[in-house]
Amino acid sequence: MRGLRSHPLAQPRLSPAEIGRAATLALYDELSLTPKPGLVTLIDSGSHGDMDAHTFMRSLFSLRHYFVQIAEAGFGGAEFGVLEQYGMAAEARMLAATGGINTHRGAIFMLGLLCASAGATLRDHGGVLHPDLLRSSLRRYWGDALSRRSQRTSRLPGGMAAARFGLRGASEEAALAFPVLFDTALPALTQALNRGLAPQEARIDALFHTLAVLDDSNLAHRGGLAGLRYAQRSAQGFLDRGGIARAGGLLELHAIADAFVAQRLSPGGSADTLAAACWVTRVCASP
Ligand SMILES: CC(C)(COP(=O)(O)OP(=O)(O)OC[C@H]1O[C@@H](n2cnc3c(N)ncnc32)[C@H](O[C@H]2O[C@H](COP(=O)(O)OP(=O)(O)OP(=O)(O)O)[C@@H](O)[C@H]2O)[C@@H]1O)[C@@H](O)C(=O)NCCC(=O)NCCS
Ligand SMILES: Nc1ncnc2[nH]cnc12
Repeated sequence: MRGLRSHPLAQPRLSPAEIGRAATLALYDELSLTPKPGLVTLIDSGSHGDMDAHTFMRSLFSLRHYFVQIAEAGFGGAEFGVLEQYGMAAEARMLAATGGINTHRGAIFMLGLLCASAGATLRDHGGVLHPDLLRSSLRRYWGDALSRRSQRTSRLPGGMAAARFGLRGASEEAALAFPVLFDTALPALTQALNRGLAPQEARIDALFHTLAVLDDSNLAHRGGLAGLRYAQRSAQGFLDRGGIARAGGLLELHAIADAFVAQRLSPGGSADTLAAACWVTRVCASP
């Protein structure tokens, strides 16, 4: 991809196509991170019996045109209904590519909306993107529709778990213009990079900062409220002891990953939020 870098500054003057392609790369940033607690990596399936890295690569391949398409739709001022149709068609393609396995439903929704707001921001402000502009475009153009959408009853596993336990699920997080992404995951990632951590280490710490605070409905679906709180406490403890970049950090990360697998816990919402933070660092001039 011409001129795009993961850190610290992406080039100015992006196109919707580059915004969309950065989303596919950001999903690979997340997938290729190893080890991760309960999540699929390039070398293991974490807490998942039905998917591995090949499943994710097939899914990524099926989604690459979608992210460009939705960035262009945002650039063209599309109504929310159009974005939703594109999202549902992408979800159908993902399920066809994976044999019915849900690899990226959350990412289709979250990164899709972010690509659309980046497209709208490009149109309104020219070629240089900033996180604050992405959030305000999301609110201005699709905030009302997202709020109405978040009132609907979900029949999906995570959505039902969120309703049962009174959690803020994926839809509500979007209606609030992604507070965990912009107020926690992204600052954690950029601060870690600015401290000189290697990209993989910075992403691990950003994943743990996210895990510590997100109402991840996948964790609640699989482990109940106790599973979610256990995961959040583990993440906060890891960070309190210094995160990944210290003696014994990697060893503790492996132990946490094993404990998640033993309990079948998988923080899919946190993984998507990390991918979204990686995408912001790829497309924004000064995140
Ligand atoms: C609005 C939708 C996102 C539906 O959301 P809803 O809350 O109703 O349903 P969920 O099942 O929870 O799906 C949401 C997915 O979002 C991720 N997620 C979870 N918590 C959060 C959170 N707090 N904030 C943000 N994102 C969150 C998560 O996705 C990831 O995990 C999935 C893998 O999990 P896994 O446990 O393996 O798989 P399951 O099949 O769910 O369960 P098992 O039986 O295997 O245990 C993977 O998808 C990751 O990406 C949640 O799964 C949305 O679906 C929707 O309406 N889509 C259509 C429209 C659209 O996409 N539009 C885009 C433009 S508007
Ligand atoms: N690496 C991963 N493993 C499992 N679920 C995920 N959802 C998003 N990324 C994931």
